[in-house]
Amino acid sequence: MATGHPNLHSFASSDELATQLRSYVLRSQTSALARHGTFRLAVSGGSLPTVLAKALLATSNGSPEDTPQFSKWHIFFADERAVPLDHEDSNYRLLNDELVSKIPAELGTPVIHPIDKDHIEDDDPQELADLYQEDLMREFAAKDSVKVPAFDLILLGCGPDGHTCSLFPGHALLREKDAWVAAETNSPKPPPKRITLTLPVVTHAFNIAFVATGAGKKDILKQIFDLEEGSSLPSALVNQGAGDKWMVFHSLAVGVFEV
Ligand SMILES: O=C1O[C@H](COP(=O)(O)O)[C@@H](O)[C@H](O)[C@H]1O
Repeated sequence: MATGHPNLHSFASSDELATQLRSYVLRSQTSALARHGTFRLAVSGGSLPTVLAKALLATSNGSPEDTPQFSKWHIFFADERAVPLDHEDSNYRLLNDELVSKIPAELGTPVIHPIDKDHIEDDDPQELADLYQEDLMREFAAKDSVKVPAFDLILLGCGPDGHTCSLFPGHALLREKDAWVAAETNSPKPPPKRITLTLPVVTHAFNIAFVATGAGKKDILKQIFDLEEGSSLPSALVNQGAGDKWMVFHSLAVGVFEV
């Protein structure tokens, strides 16, 4: 492990990770609300929603800085699988089950931006990607007339092969320069059909964090920090493109969390 790297925060347990992740997300929220009155973030699936829920559903100290103001949040998906929203592979369902459905009413309700449920069955997920890009354009370009959307925060996972979002090692999508959202039709990890934010969008966010829980992520994180060995890995490409604004939260242990 590349210890001592300023962007790497390593914790002995997922409880400690969740505490620090909460501070980081809420600092992002405070800056975003000061910038434009809303907090626009993109979240991943996989192991992320569980640890994010642990972080955000913890008891607040009562100050505005330590309170998620969910009614001002717009939550997008860093990637999504081309399956119905209630399917067990759906990142939307995962986030809903782990976090959104458990948010206490007094904290407000976030606006969630799922993929278009009427186009789930399309053979080619490109239609889904196009529709999701249009959703992003309504939220970002219409208000800020931007060429690339700037999420306030993107929370990423990192697979054991170094993939992040649905950007897989060696796939042509890694070279995408124009689209904000792209379709993956042949994911090596099931299900094969997905949509994903592209690298230019991921690296353009104000804040970017990888959240990796469990000792099983240690080897791939080592590769990602070792530029020579890992430079073509999608997660390493995010780090190279994002300068100093990315960080990694890694816990060696996966804790048990009960609400
Ligand atoms: O397939 C996916 O995998 C990655 C990594 O998942 P993890 O379980 O290793 O954390 C995830 O970030 C992505 O959103 C998901 O679609």
